[in-house]
Amino acid sequence: MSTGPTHGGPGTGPDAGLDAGALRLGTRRSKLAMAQSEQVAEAVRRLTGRPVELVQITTYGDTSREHLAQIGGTGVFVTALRDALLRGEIDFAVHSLKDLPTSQPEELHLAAIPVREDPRDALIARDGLGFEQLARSGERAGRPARIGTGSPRRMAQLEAWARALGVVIETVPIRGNIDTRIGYVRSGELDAVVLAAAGLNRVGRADEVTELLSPDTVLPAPGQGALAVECVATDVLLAAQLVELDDPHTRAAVTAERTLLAALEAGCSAPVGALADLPGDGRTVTEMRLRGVVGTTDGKTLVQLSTTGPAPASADDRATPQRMGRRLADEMLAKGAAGLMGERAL
Ligand SMILES: NCc1[nH]cc(CCC(=O)O)c1CC(=O)O
Repeated sequence: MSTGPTHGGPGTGPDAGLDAGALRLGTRRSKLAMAQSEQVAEAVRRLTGRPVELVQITTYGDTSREHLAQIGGTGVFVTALRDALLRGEIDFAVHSLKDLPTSQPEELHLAAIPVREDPRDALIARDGLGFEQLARSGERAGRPARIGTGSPRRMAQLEAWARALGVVIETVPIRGNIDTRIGYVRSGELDAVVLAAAGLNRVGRADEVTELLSPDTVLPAPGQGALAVECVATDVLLAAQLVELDDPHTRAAVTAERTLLAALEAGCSAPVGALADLPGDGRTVTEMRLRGVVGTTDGKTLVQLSTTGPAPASADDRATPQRMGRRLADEMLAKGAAGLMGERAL
């Protein structure tokens, strides 16, 4: 066995009574975190033939009532899981990739980035409305549609979209889990909320979506829809098993997106959207496209650019997507992106 605190005897760790031979997967307690952890746990059981137990860990991001943008965003959901990994209380952890800070700690290893879910944002609006219908109906009623989102990135792009339509909307900062956010629309408190489609799909609430927002209009957060499976860097045996879950196309795409984000020196609460895609049938991928956006939350100014370049030469080729991310960041900075980065919600 590798170093690493893999199999504590019975009665150790936060959750006594685990199977002694089981791999311990640390997860946040939210419905979404549990759903995606269970999905990865099942894949690891199939791969390794070993039992996998979920170990629930509470993170600051789960308990704080502050707006994410005020907490400072970066890493609030992942720190507790990483601490548990480093203390040897768990063997691996599953994160939403978009919640991971762009700099990777040396002691930890991103062993797998599995096939990405739908990266798009989704609108859940009253009366089954799409964004344009909703925005125009608010305009007619003389009461701007109230759309809930705590994300400066979503605010900037929704406000810019409304401006392009020549209508006024009101974006309202909200927080909370998926059920809470959908509840704002159910109760009539808000006309709509915007959430990641991937999360809704994972918890079985995709039927609530009234419009999937095209990346041509609203670019998702870098890494949105992708998961990251992390273990300690010294656990090379486990890493060698987990890498089987890795999807090279997803890894290349999110590497480009996260390099762009890092090069723009943004935290996860900054209004940066990015999406890379590799057109092709999955075998003959030769080209990669990367789109990026940064804007002010009032939607008055957006810097929105795209670029194309070669697809990575192999699954291990990180340099190609990194170059692409840096190149697009440089072009966005040259167009004034830096001046838009300091802004936070509220
Ligand atoms: N910041 C919260 C968060 N982190 C990951 C997801 C789910 C989508 C994903 O896996 O990217 C969400 C919720 C949301 O943005 O609606």
